[in-house]
Amino acid sequence: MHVSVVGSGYIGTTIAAWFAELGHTVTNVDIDEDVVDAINAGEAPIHEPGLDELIGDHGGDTLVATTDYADVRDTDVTFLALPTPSEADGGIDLAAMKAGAESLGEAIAEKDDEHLVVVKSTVIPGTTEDVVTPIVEDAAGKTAGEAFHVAMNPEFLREGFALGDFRDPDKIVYGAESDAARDTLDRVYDPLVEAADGDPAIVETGIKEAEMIKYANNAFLATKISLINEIGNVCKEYGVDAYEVADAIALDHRIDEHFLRSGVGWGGSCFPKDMNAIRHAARDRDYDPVLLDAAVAVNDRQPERMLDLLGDHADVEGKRVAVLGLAFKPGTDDIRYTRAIPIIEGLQDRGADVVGYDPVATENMREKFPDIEYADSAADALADAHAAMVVTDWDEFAALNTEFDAMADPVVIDGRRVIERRDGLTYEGLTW
Ligand SMILES: NC(=O)c1ccc[n+]([C@@H]2O[C@H](COP(=O)([O-])OP(=O)(O)OC[C@H]3O[C@@H](n4cnc5c(N)ncnc54)[C@H](O)[C@@H]3O)[C@@H](O)[C@H]2O)c1
Ligand SMILES: O=c1ccn([C@@H]2O[C@H](COP(=O)(O)OP(=O)(O)O[C@H]3O[C@H](CO)[C@@H](O)[C@H](O)[C@H]3O)[C@@H](O)[C@H]2O)c(=O)[nH]1
Repeated sequence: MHVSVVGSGYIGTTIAAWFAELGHTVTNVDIDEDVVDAINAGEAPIHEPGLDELIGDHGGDTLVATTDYADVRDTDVTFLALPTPSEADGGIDLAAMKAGAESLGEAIAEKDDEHLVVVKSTVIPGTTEDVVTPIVEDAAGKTAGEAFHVAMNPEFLREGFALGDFRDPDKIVYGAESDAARDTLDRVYDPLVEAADGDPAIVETGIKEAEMIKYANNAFLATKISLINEIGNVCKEYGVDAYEVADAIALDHRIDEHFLRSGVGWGGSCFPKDMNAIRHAARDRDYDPVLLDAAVAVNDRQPERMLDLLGDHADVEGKRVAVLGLAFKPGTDDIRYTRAIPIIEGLQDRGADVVGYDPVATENMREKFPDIEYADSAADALADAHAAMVVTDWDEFAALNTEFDAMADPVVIDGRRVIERRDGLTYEGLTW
């Protein structure tokens, strides 16, 4: 099958590479020429474990990137994997979706065969049918349900585990109103269902339901983390180890072990923006989402609690403080809404000289904070530091040992439970 993917970011590149690996011919459209050149040269434009190999195998061959939307005409189906970032009021900014829908419509205006337009991006219920479809119709001069079909197919992969998550999903959601759309999605996903280790459920549902399933999924997970963070904060006040508590409650199959790691909270390109969007959408219909608001409030407070713990042990004004971990989670160079941002800002407010270290996210963070120091290794960041704030649970931090001996004051505030308590270290865990 010939598949096109519009947008070559974290999602678009991953799914384009996987579709090629599954045997489809893939056209990947992006407006960024550097991204297009990288893919055609066989290089991944983002850091994602295993993606370099996959793009290396298919980039410039059965996976071809282009800035020219006209190339989608040769394809049977187009996945729109465009950004839907937060606006200032929390609603989603649909500028890229609208621009992409228009360019796609103009391209398929000159196509004779039927086409399937699939919204892959995370969008508020109603967006696919009320915003994207009319734009494609106008630009194509064609009617949805006749010359082209529409579907919504949300994506649930996690950054850092993107390739494994995409190949072996718990579920694949087809939001569609026509058999033609569902049949085309089947032809796209059949090779994946065959290759998957597990037995992914195919959820056939309406378009609005598919849009909402994505938000419900993320809202549930983000709220689950905020709940364990709230419990963890109470645990800390009573000298109780929140991780022992979490391990025990996880044995109840109704709770389960996943997303129960308390600490400095959730960041990333999805949970913060999706929580903002769904709360904004609720308010738009005069519903007050009190629990979702509370989950965000707990999350916003965790970095401040970490800075307060630091304040219990050190006055950092004019002192060097190491921030270990800049990415929002291990395995990615993505710094969108990383907890490292409020931690660095809080340290700067307290007059500290911040030195940041991350195995892969330094260059992205340098654009956000050009004036702080960046170290080439955790050891270099720790040398002569008066305190260290552990923000990301990279494995390499767990292996740190004698490196702490070079600190001016061995104060470690751990936001992710990666460092072992040990003699000689003034160690504080955020919730343990
Ligand atoms: N990042 C994730 O792990 C993840 C997971 C599930 C769902 N999603 C959703 O997928 C969508 C995309 O997210 P992302 O993280 O991949 O975004 P991203 O910002 O990483 O990438 C978006 C890409 O689109 C390109 N682009 C922008 N406007 C364009 C246009 N008009 N035409 C062609 N290309 C254009 C940009 O150059 C960029 O390469 C969002 O709705 C997001 O919520 C993301
Ligand atoms: O027990 C946990 C698990 C995660 N986190 C934090 O939560 C954030 C998000 O982590 P994760 O969900 O692993 O990464 P994402 O790549 O943001 O993936 C989420 O967001 C994606 C985009 O919508 C969805 O596709 C995924 O299903 C959903 O897990 C990170 O800051 C983690 O550090 C915790 O604090 N404790």
